[in-house]
Amino acid sequence: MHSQPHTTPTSPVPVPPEISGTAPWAGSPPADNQAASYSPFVELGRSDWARLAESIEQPLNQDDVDRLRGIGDHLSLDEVAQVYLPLSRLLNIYVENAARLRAATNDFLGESTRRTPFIIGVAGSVAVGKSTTARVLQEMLRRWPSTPRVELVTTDGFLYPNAELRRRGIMDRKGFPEAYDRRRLLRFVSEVKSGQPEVTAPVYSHLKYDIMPGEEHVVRRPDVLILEGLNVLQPARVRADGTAGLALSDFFDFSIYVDARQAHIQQWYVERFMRWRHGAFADPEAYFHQYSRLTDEEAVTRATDIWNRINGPNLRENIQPTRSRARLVMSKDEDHGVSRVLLRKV
Ligand SMILES: Nc1ncnc2c1ncn2[C@@H]1O[C@H](COP(=O)(O)OP(=O)(O)O)[C@@H](O)[C@H]1O
Ligand SMILES: CC(C)(COP(=O)(O)O)[C@@H](O)C(=O)NCCC(=O)O
Repeated sequence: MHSQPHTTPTSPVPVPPEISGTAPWAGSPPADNQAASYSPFVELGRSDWARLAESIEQPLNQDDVDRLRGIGDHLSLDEVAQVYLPLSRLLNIYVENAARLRAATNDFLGESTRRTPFIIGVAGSVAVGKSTTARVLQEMLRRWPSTPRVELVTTDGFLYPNAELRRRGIMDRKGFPEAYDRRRLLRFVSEVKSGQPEVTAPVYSHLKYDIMPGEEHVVRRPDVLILEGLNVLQPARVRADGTAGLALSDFFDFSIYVDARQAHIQQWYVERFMRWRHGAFADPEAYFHQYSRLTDEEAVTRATDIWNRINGPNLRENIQPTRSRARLVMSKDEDHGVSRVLLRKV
């Protein structure tokens, strides 16, 4: 299982100079020479990573990829084959080994507990591509014989409803840790992990910009649960008596942080906002319907303002500091292509 120490996000694992030179690791210089020579991550450049795919049969065709695309996505078959296919194989290795370890432990203890869902957390900024990554992985993992049932849940369903956010005076903090019903989220994940037959998650609508009353996502003991959200790698909260509670990642079997330079993510956020203006926002029922009438220039200003006030600060203050807790970090370039992968060795 996930054996990362639950240190505070201000004490990241030491990262050597060879991977601290680019933006993702800037700001966390090694503390001393000994730390400088050690990294818990093995780093693979794109071509080395892609080479791992050579012996694996590609389970998706271009039609499958087209179905997976979000509005205006440029996800290519090459990207799927070279990046996501090896990732799905790696996950498959972890799934099968977790099952073996569980069976051996049961034998040792003389117990006969059944297999429980393998949980994968997918973290990263708003607009970095978490849901695209999670959807591709869901489709790919479904095609491995050991994991036909893969559920995908996003943590936005655990945001407090707008009425509650207003009551707390945090309507402009959507996505910040305090905007989530953390206890409910922890309960959800622990119930799934413990193999409960039916666990429900609330549902968030981007169109309504709110939780949908009466709607729920029912999870019935899947082989794999992918939990995607900004804050899935947040450390446990420290209680008043100094002890730490549980973190979501205590229930994860694997975690992925989708990473990119802030300037690129901001650009993707603004571009997605511009597309939504003619898509989701054009619906008269949409919370942001008034945005569909903005000129291009006004829309860029509006999206940039939301980024600068909410999503940018949340990335810097809460999300990015959790990156070093991930089992695997995918670094994306300006065109969304993954240029390197960091995999935790320990
Ligand atoms: N691999 C990819 N290739 C091309 N475009 C992508 C890729 N991943 C994400 N995008 C685009 O980037 C934007 C943000 O992606 P999305 O998955 O919605 O992010 P998040 O779930 O992190 O908010 C979307 O417009 C999406 O179409
Ligand atoms: C709903 C979100 C908080 C994302 O939540 P997540 O699924 O990662 O838990 C985010 O997309 C959002 O709406 N942020 C608020 C600022 C904005 O409108 O972009």
